[in-house]
Amino acid sequence: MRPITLIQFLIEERRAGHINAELSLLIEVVARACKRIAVAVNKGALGGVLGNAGTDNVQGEAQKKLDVISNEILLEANAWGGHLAACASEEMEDPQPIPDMYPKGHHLLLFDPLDGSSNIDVNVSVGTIFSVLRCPDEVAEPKAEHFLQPGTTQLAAGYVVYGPSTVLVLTFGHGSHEFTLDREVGSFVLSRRDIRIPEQTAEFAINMSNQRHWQAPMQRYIGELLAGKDGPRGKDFNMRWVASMVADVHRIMTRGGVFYYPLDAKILAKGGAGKLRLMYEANPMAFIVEQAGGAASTGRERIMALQPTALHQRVPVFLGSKQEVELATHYHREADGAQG
Ligand SMILES: O=P(O)(O)OC[C@H]1O[C@](O)(COP(=O)(O)O)[C@@H](O)[C@@H]1O
Ligand SMILES: [Mg+2]
Ligand SMILES: [Mg+2]
Repeated sequence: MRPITLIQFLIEERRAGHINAELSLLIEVVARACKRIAVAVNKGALGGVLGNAGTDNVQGEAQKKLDVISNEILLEANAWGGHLAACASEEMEDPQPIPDMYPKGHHLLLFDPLDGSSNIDVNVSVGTIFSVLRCPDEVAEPKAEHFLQPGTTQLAAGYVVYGPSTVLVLTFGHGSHEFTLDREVGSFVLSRRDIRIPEQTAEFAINMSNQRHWQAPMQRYIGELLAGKDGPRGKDFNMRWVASMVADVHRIMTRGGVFYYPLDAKILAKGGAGKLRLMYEANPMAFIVEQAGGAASTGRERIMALQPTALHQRVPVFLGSKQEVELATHYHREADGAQG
């Protein structure tokens, strides 16, 4: 069978009525930008792209050179196509409008230009995460408030992993599909259509160094997994933590599993509500995972049902194999009920 390129796939999706021409162009532009990011990431020490940029982003985190480079590549690529009304990024406090000299489109694009930045300098997989919303028709100059739409309204979401191979996973709400970059041809090629995450798993991902800070239901849930065959679950669980959400989610999209970044006492003490960002990490990943038959929750509510209140809002994230997410969520709700 002849390989199906991303462009051919987008034509199919247009014919099926899942997307319009403008959204198709948007995805092509983002995919092209991610190919450029892949090239920059691959240069490593030889390209002078490793290390800190010497600046902080809006969230007070030290920016890596590649955070800044990836952000610029995405902004530049998306400025002129006529498919966007504005962009928002982890690396910028406010949304960036499309410059007046360029035609404007009807979409809002949010991205985490480089996810897993702490892994760049040690040559471990990093990635890009993105989410696409519709710009309200009456809005000529989109501001942060116009991006504050629940995840259920996303028109598209995707991530790219810059790993041993460069892989794009994409959804328009009709399944989640994987494309692998063929470097010789320069195209993303469909490698898995309609990915399914098994409902059960014996593998979980969590940063165990935060264990002492977790709330009681998380202690109970992970305690039961760690007890393995001898505990109430009656089976052994394996643990993995890459510390790049894209890589951890991609493992789940490939062989199942579950990912947790819960709320904990350390986060609460700093006045926070979670570690991961709702608009450009949690929502797009939740859309992709749900479209693959998985579940995504904050531990209390479905992530995509949340009404966002701020562009850089943080939330707890539980996502992956449905039965595990549901059990962990059940423990949290039960504990909340017992308290209330
Ligand atoms: O270092 P920790 O606390 O384990 O957190 C790791 C998490 O933080 C993140 O790196 C946040 O993403 P950024 O690198 O885009 O800030 C996730 O990718 C990852 O899951
Ligand atoms: Mg990130
Ligand atoms: Mg990032």
